[in-house]
Amino acid sequence: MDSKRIAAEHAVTYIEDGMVVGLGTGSTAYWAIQKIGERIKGGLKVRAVATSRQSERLAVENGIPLVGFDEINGIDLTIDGADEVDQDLNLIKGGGGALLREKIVAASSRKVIIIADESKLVGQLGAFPLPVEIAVFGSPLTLQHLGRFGRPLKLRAADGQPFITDNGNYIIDCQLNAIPHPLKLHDEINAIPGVVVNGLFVQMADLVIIGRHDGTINELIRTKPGTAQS
Ligand SMILES: O=C(CO)[C@H](O)[C@H](O)COP(=O)(O)O
Repeated sequence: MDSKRIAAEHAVTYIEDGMVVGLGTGSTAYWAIQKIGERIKGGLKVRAVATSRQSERLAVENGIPLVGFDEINGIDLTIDGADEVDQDLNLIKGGGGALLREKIVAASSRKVIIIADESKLVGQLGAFPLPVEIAVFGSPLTLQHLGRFGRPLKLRAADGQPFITDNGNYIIDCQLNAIPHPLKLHDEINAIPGVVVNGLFVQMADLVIIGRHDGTINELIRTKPGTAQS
């Protein structure tokens, strides 16, 4: 079985009746959404908040009832993917362009489970270009500010046009190569006027489930700030 799918299906075993579940975005979260749909057909009762229009559509296709933030008092468990995961369970996210909603949902969740295949585990974050969501207004200036942190910077495009997020913004992919201090960088980038959100998720994951090609999984648990154990 696909290693992303193995991680995703294992994560879904953490879902219990009555929970409000955050649905991630991407090819790994896809498998979690399929599995949740399967469990709902088997009688599981949950409600969900989606992190993108894409996941919203998938939820509807799979019979998963969706709710808005005005109808709930927080999210019990979110299952989402990542582009990179370091030893401290800090993440780069946003490869699929859903980072703003993903961060809002993760921050509202009592437990965040990240699902990934083994290729996403890294010693240090930064090989994957860091997605930064910026307002369209003033974007050339915001880009100049971002250039301080590393280059090249790329305005994300789709079908020859700038990619527009579900929130009407641009994404800049910043090739930083090495991010030795994720929290410091996170705060510095967020301080630039025009930046809406950046793809560093620092100390937000409680559990990372890694699916491996040999069919096994590893669980990495964040025990206290800055440490993970398996
Ligand atoms: O952050 C994300 C979307 O914004 C995804 O979770 C991340 O890009 C991983 O995607 P995939 O599971 O397809 O590898």
